[in-house]
Amino acid sequence: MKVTVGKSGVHGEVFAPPSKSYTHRAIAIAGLSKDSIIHRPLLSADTQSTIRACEMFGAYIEKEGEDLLISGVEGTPEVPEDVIDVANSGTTLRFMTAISALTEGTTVLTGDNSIRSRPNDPLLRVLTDLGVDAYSTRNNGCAPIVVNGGLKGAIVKIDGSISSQFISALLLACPLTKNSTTLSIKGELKSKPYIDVTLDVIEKAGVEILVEDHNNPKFIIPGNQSYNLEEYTVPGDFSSASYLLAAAAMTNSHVTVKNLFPSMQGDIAIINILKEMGANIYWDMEAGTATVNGGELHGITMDAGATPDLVPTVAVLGAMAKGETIINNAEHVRYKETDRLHAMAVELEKMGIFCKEEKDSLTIRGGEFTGAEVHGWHDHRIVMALTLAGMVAGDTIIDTAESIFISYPNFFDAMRSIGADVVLSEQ
Ligand SMILES: O=C(O)C1=C[C@@H](OP(=O)(O)O)[C@@H](O)[C@H](O)C1
Ligand SMILES: C=C(OP(=O)(O)O)C(=O)O
Repeated sequence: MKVTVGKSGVHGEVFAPPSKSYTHRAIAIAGLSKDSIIHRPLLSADTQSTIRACEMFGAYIEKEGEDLLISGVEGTPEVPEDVIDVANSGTTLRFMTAISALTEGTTVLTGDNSIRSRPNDPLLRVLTDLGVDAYSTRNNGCAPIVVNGGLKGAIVKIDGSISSQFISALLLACPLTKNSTTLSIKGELKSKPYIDVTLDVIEKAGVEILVEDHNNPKFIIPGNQSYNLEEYTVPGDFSSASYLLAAAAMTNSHVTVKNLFPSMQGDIAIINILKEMGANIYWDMEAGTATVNGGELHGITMDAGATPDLVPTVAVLGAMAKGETIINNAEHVRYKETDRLHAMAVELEKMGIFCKEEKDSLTIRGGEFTGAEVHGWHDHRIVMALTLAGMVAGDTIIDTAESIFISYPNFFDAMRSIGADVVLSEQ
């Protein structure tokens, strides 16, 4: 599918979709609980992967209106009768790799070609230290992955520099083992706010994990616990909202985004990033509304260590801003659906924007740029970010536009509802 984007601004109000990260956690934990109801979950391709995986472990999941009713496996997942295919969802792959270690048999997990190129070695190594036979079929740390159950507690260390999802996955599974686990981190912990999201939902499900030294965290995870999520409402997604807010900042127009209440999401940082770049933005935390009224943008330096998913949004903001925008501490952004540092550099240069790509950074020089035919790399965040650039330059065609179904299925409808000139075609 392609989207043609014309020069346009935004005006009016729009709701942020539910958080993908919170939805994954709520479904996975409900799947390990007894009976739960989840209000306002995000139903997207990625979260459908988590639903399917939980059903394969024996949970019963039914949609009722806007809610999900989940009868979980009460801590003992069944051995799946088939391979678990997570499609494009890295979160699902990591979480379900750890949860499969709780079964009495063997689970095979795979995904699409993007998933089968993403790293999992640190998780597989630590699962082995925790008594599980877990390996990559091609011995390269990538899916397909085979997990022979038998998770035991132990004192283990894990590399935190590639993905926080490995740690979140262990935090989800280890409370259900017989004995306790102590998990500490080797190297810098990237994407740390996502671990806070995990701990937030785990706590709401009645499971206790002690965190020593939040700056260099050690997780003390008592065994023999059980999840009881009961009822949970998913908050709005700040990563998805970043496109709505940036659209108004980049086109000097106006938007109010609703359903944006405080939570543990690291991508709440988009509020301060836009403010620092010169956007006129106000976040009413009580009302859960964030309003942008244009602004004169200038370049900033952004440390992407905690907020990798904002990188495509900040890259296109930088294309608009006066001066240079430097995105650093960003090597882990290369291990997403695509290598997003490289993808954004290649596509923005097609629009006439100077970009300098280095190992763990991307520098964007703001200035005039033109519409172009660009590639979306089958990556939802690349497609959504390039849509904003197209709204500034006009005459832009982006391919693989269907990838927005990964995290924001009605993105183009939402953008059109506030005035964006976006037209989809099946070409
Ligand atoms: O735990 C999560 O929900 C996520 C963690 C992040 O990945 P890494 O921890 O691999 O950076 C982020 O990029 C992803 O979109 C969602
Ligand atoms: C990388 C992402 O998600 P996942 O790791 O779950 O594929 C994302 O949503 O940008």
